Amino acid sequence: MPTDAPDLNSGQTVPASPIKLLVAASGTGGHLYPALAAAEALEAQGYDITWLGVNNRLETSLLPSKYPLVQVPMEGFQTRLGPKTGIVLSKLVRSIRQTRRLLQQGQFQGVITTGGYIAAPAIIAARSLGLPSILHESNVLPGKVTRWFSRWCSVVALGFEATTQYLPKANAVTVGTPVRANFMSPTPLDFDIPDDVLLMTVAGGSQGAVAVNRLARKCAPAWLEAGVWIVHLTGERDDQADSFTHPHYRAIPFCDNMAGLLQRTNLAISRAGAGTLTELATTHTPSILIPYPYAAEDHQAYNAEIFVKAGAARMFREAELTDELFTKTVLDLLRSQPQLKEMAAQSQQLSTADSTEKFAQLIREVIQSANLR
Ligand SMILES: CC(=O)N[C@H]1[C@@H](OP(=O)(O)OP(=O)(O)OC[C@H]2O[C@@H](n3ccc(=O)[nH]c3=O)[C@H](O)[C@@H]2O)O[C@H](CO)[C@@H](O)[C@@H]1O
Repeated sequence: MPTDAPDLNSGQTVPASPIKLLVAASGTGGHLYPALAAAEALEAQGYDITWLGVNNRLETSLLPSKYPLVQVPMEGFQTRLGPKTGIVLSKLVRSIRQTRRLLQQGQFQGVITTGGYIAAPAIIAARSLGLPSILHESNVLPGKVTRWFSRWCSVVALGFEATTQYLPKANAVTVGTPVRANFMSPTPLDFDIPDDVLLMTVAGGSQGAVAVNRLARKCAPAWLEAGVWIVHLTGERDDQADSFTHPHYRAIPFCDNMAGLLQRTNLAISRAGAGTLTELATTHTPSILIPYPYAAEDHQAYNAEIFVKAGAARMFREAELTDELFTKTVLDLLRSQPQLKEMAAQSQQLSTADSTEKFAQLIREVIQSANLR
């Protein structure tokens, strides 16, 4: 927290200028929402936040205008050398230079990032200037950038304790993954759905999941026939999103009120991104998880396994999931209230209370101790 300082001319106490932090988060809801939750908590405590992102990515539409957005030309890393390697490296070098200049000229006091490729220039630039950097990793299996650069960070905050085994050399602390503030209190649902019906939500992460959408639409008639209502978050890229209609079925490309929706949901069908899983735990929602088969290093399956082991979720690999099996699994679960209740209780066990405040507190401590040096 910025402390008040005596004004040397008047002798009166005046507020010190706010501490400036650069938040580097880009591309997907899974990276942006935890960073936003933390940024809002820090802003409420007097910190001044600037965002580091990339042109044409989700941050350009999702970020509140109160945070200035500085864009660098980063692109995803390839594991193997290929025709694009030179371009990617030159973009990395340009991004590091631009971030360094920004940090210096703006007199920033630290960098916060939720991983992904935008984390690389942010961490490298901060390190080259001797500034603290705080990295949050929400996945069980950390991404490449986290594995490569976490040693250079002042501290690595983890969503799941299990991640420590993959980062033996990092200064890691488990804080849970920050969730948006409206998840913390009952949030009304903005659809007209009767209180006494079972509600299922189908979600494919921040971009939707076309394969899950197709499967869900095939099975939906049987589920609806059984009296279930369905909210289907299709994402923006599904060209058949309007191909199925029913009075108790809502298809929407993107939901702005996930807190209200998941709090009301009796069973979620979902990909296994860390953001959604954290929210399912926060809202104590049982789930059937279908990890994205092409996610880097199959990391969604590692996320899902934690929920399956705890008894909070069932997992199916996309390739093995037929519409008959899916229809039946969902109906069996919805008909077994004790089983749903038990899964909800186990889901709750996986949530970390006050994760946003824990992460914000860690950031404050790191920034304060760097300022004392
Ligand atoms: C395809 C892929 O590699 N996805 C990764 C991406 O997250 P991705 O964004 O795909 O998925 P996540 O489940 O982590 O996050 C989705 C976020 O978007 C929000 N949402 C979603 C739909 C909607 O209609 N409205 C809405 O607000 C969800 O509430 C959640 O907060 O980064 C995550 C964190 O590193 C990873 O775990 C995911 O594996």
